[in-house]
Amino acid sequence: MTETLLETAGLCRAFGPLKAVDDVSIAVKAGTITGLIGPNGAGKSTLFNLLTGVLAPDAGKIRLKGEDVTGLPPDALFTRGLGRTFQIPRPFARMSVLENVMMAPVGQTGERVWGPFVGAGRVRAEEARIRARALEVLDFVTLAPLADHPAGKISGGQRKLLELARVLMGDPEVILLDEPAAGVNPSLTATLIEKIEALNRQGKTFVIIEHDMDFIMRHCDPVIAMAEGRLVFEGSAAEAQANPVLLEAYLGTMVHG
Ligand SMILES: Nc1ncnc2c1ncn2[C@@H]1O[C@H](COP(=O)(O)OP(=O)(O)OP(=O)(O)O)[C@@H](O)[C@H]1O
Repeated sequence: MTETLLETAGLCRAFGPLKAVDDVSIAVKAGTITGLIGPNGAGKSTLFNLLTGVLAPDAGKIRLKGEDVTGLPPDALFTRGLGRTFQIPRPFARMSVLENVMMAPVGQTGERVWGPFVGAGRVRAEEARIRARALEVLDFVTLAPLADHPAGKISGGQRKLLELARVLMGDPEVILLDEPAAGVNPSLTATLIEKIEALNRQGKTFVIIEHDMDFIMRHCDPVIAMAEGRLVFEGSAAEAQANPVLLEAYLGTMVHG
């Protein structure tokens, strides 16, 4: 039986009277690329914010690798192997692509780099190690030729690849991606998908919010659907495609609306 890597039980989060996430229980299996769909305002981003510790739930539990991690802050979850891509913060725009990757927090495999009593030689050795790893990751995401470019000057699609590179520095087991294909040209989307699938074959698990149904149906399995804060479907991509209620009520509105 496949191991459940990330799961929620009865997760709830309200904003005033609005139940943004309402009694959501999901189980993300290790090794999957799980797609999370639903119309605007369904609660997908709120669920991501709960899973990554950005928001605290009002009720319910979150377990990562079987451990209760409910209420832990993002850095503690990151250290335990949960990564999420974030937009590059503005002050980083003038730094080079390589520096942006080198500045990324290291996760579970990273040792404490700058201890209080490390000698200069040790610091240089650590910096060289981080630089080498950053170059390796940049090469993987096809951004090595842009290593010395200012991060603020690269295209939107290249920025998505840079965000992926930054999260990979932490070597997380599960990676949450929020609309990776949005606003990205088809050729860079293809590169991004190729990299996600290569990482998945290496054993990494993904949860992806995406409005592009073609992307979801071709690259995600299983599929989870939310509407008005609630979980309304959980099944294989084939089942999602064959589910008339889902197609009509949710996929239809997203494809045409
Ligand atoms: N910080 C907040 N304060 C108040 N309401 C919020 C907050 N964050 C989200 N909401 C509300 O919660 C509901 C769910 O929003 P959420 O962003 O999670 O949906 P979503 O499925 O990610 O939508 P989209 O696809 O448009 O990003 C929406 O009605 C939204 O307006």
